[in-house]
Amino acid sequence: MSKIDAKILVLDDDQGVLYTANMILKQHFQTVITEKDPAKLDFLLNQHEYDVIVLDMNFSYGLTGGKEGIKLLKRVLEKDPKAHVLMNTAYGDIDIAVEAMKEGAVDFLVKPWQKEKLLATVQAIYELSKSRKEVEELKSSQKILMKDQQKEFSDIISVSPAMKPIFHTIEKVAQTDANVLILGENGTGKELIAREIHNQSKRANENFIKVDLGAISSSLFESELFGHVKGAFTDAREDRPGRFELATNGTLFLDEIGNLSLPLQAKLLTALQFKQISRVGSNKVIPLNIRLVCATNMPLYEMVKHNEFRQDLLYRINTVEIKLPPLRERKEDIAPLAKHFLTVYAKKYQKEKMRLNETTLNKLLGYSWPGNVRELQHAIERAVIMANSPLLAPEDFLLKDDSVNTNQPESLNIEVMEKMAIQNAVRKAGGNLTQAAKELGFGRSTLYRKMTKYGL
Ligand SMILES: Nc1ncnc2c1ncn2[C@@H]1O[C@H](COP(=O)(O)OP(=O)(O)OP(=O)(O)O)[C@@H](O)[C@H]1O
Repeated sequence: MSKIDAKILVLDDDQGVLYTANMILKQHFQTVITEKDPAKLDFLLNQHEYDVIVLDMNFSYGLTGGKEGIKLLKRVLEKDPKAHVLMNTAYGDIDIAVEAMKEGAVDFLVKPWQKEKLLATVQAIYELSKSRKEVEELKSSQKILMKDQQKEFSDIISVSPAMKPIFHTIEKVAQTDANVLILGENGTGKELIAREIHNQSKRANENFIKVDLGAISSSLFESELFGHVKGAFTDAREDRPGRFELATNGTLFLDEIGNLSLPLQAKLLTALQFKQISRVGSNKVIPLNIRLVCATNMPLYEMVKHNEFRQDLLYRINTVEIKLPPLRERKEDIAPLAKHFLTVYAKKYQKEKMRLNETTLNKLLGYSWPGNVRELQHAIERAVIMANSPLLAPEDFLLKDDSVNTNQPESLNIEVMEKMAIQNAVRKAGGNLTQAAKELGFGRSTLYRKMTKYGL
């Protein structure tokens, strides 16, 4: 029978115990190290990583109560928090064994044990340690895979002077734990910037958790964000951590924060103020260690004036503010972005090297890109798929009516006309949305909703 490739350490002051344990375990495991002197623990831990450590509770002669074993257990876990320790006690003192388990021991055995019992317990702990290691490996490879998957679009392309101050801010703020608020129209790259802040921070190896607040219903808000315990409500069939907990030590990205209703804003504020949460159905307090990044395309300051967004919440999330300019205000970025997406999609769709001719580029430069970088990205992807030649022509780009620059709508489509009316009214009101809404005969929230719908 081949032996299991594992290292077992047995630490006990009883020579007889060491002898028996060695005899039994050696038949099944490749390396068994036995030691009588607890003072050698540090030396032994520095020498190898063990799959299982069998540790005596009481070393000094005549001393019972297990305090010494607990001290050694703590030392082991200090050096290797993932160590799998089996406590060994001759006195059957359940209380101290329970204390050892609370401290992090995996199991305990009462001496004198039967050979089979020792072997079965060590084997079970070895299996546990092996599967935990596999899970850890899977987790880290999944992280790498996810990073790789995101890499396709993780490069921030920009040459525009309008973006320079933003990159300076990212560099500075990434080193801190300050809350960041990113403002900008749809598709300007708010999420990309949030990820960049995370990637440049000391939290980069931890989770980046995104929550789309616009997509969470109010009934699910607390359970999604704070988690729940089994039985907290009908569908809560098991304990589940919320997004706040998943983001522990990492970054929590709250997208579309401007869409949060006032009652939910209050709940979010409480969690941020006290830096702690409780899962729904539990009183246990969970402290928060997260970096918060929020984003929205809504005019939060205007909304505060009209009591649609809480001022105290705004002040809590906007320690540092980043305002992303729309693509039409950084036209220098259009060509490099277009070329970047062209390379990405030509590779994805296995087309040969694709290019844009000058006329095509001029068409792209002349368009106002109301959907910003996302619209440009989709336009290029569509063109790559549809094009018959590697040299993309203007006809390969079917851009939406560019109504910003025209006063008369050519289209009689009601949505095109409405979008244009909104753009004109906002321009006429100098960006004052209350005035624009009045002019249009809408309520303010209707105006916000429609602006979001049209990507304005
Ligand atoms: N500077 C950039 N360089 C490369 N890709 C970019 C850049 N800016 C945005 N993108 C790409 O454009 C798309 C939209 O970006 P992102 O999702 O970050 O925008 P957003 O502002 O968060 O949008 P929304 O407001 O709709 O949530 C993404 O695929 C992103 O990778």
